Parts: sequence; structure tokens; C-alpha cells
Amino acid sequence: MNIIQCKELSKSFGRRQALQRVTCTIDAEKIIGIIGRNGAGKSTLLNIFAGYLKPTTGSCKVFNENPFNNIQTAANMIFIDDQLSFSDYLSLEDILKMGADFYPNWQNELAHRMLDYASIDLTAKHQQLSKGQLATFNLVYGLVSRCALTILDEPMNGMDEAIRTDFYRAILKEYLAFPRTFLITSHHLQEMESILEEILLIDEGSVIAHAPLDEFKEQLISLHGPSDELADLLSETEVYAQKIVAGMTSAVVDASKLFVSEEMLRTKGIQVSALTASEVCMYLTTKKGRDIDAIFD
Ligand SMILES: Nc1ncnc2c1ncn2[C@@H]1O[C@H](COP(=O)(O)OP(=O)(O)OP(=O)(O)O)[C@@H](O)[C@H]1O
Repeated sequence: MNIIQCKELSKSFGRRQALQRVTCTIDAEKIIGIIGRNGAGKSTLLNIFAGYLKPTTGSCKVFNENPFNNIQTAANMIFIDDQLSFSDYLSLEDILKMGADFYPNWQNELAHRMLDYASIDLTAKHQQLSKGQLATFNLVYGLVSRCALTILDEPMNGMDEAIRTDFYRAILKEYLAFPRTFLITSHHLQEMESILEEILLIDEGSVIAHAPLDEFKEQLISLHGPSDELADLLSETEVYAQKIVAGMTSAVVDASKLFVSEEMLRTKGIQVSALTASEVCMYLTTKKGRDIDAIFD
């Protein structure tokens, strides 16, 4: 069952095109990483899913309805980002009580336990929290609401590494205890990889890949071997990066266009190695010929 369908969805802000003809479906009960470079269009897409923004053209359906300003879809989802704010008059404890009144699956005791673990004082006000504490509180708020669609836009921003590690586990534990759909954006893909089932990669407003994690990682492979043995092979496939040192070539290539078995490669002295999802994202979204050093030459 899918809970989000987008068809030819585009969004412009004046002359700036943030999303271009995005077509995708999001399945229920999956943890999906929405990945892309800065300005790729991730937050814009998530804001459309959450019903805060209207597409310029194309359609978006969430739980089979247009989510824009739709109370029905809003009741089944939660959107957590660093803009989330609450009244200055409320303590964190009051905010939790309000959450309990609003969300039918709310887990108040779990919220208290998680916030106690993170040493966050519930008598404090939301705007008195440090950047990392704020992110932690907001994430806990998102987790304990147990909404069918939980959207987390950069939920770990400002958290230190130890608490980030703990809360990736907390997301996974919560998902296992109460399966629902998580859409998570993060620039820390390497840290998050272990909890993701799928990756949706956005580049310059377009979805350029959407696949289960393993399939996504297998798109590209790294080859290392004698340059003369690799030259012909590289001319037949798409090369994403290449380095030649002392007659040896290292290259990252499109695995689907490489029609040679790993065994054959090994007999030619070519080593094959897998990439991490984070590396695959980087290579798929790096503009060819870009070189930071060239700026300083
Ligand atoms: N309200 C807005 N007005 C004008 N342009 C906007 C607005 N919101 C987003 N944009 C533009 O749309 C593009 C996509 O922005 P978006 O915030 O969706 O990117 P992102 O992938 O979430 O980036 P980041 O990883 O840096 O948060 C950017 O070029 C941005 O400048």
C-alpha cells in the first residue's frame, strides 16, 4: 500500500524552480531517506507532503487526498523541522500535555523517559533550550506522536554525535514497536544508513533515484587496477570519478553498464569494491568537471 503519490509535480518560487516534474510513490511502513545536496528541493517536497505548500503544477496525494490545508491528512501526520515552535507561555511539560490531547496514539510516558535520558528539564520553556536540546525535544515530540506519516526534516541538526547515535536507535525502536512511514532528510547519511530501507535522491529539483538501500548502493562500483587493463572497460561505461597514479587507475563507474564478470576483472588484476550509500549519493550528484582547487588557481 502506498500513502503518497506524486505525479509530474513541480514547484516554483518566482523564477526559481525548486522541484521539476517529480513523480514518485511512497509506501506505508517504511523508513525512507530523502537525500540531496543543499538546495536540491528536499524541504520543498516535504512541505508539499505536509500540506504547507501547494505544487505549482502536477499533483500530490497523501492518504489519497490533496494534502494542502487539509485537516484530514494533517491529523495523520507530523512534520518536525527546526522551525517548529510553541507558545512562550508553555513549559515543555505543558507542550507534551497538549500533544497528548491532540494525537490519539501519543506516548506521554515514553516522552518523559526519553527527555529524562537526554537530561532535558521539563519545566523549561521551548525557546530556552540549546540548539541540540531543541532538536532532541522536537524529535521526541515527533516520535511519541506515533503518526502514520512522520516527516523529519534534518531532525538531528545541532545534536552532538552521541545523542544522534542514540536517537537513530530510538527511531528504529519506535518504528519496530509501532510501524509507520518515516521520511527523514539528513546530511549525515553515513550515520543514518543502517536504519533506512529506501533512499529517494533529489538533485536540482528532480528525483534521480528511488530504490531499496542495497539496490541503490549497487548502482555504482569502484574499480582499481592497471590503467592499460581498465582503459577499454572505462570507455564502455559511465565513469563518475577517475584517478591515475603510477600506471594504476581508480574509478567509480555505473555497474549496470559494465558487462564483465567480477571473476574476469580479477583475472586482469582489477579489484572491485562496493561503495557506501553516502558515496553513491555524492558521485551521482557531483557535477562533472567541478573542482574546488580550480577556484584558488
Ligand atoms: N520560500 C522560498 N522562496 C524562494 N525560493 C525558495 C523558497 N524555498 C525554497 N526556495 C528555493 O528552492 C530551492 C530548494 O530549496 P529547499 O529548501 O527545498 O532545498 P533543500 O534540499 O531542503 O536544501 P538544504 O539541504 O540546504 O536544506 C532552493 O534553490 C531554494 O533557494
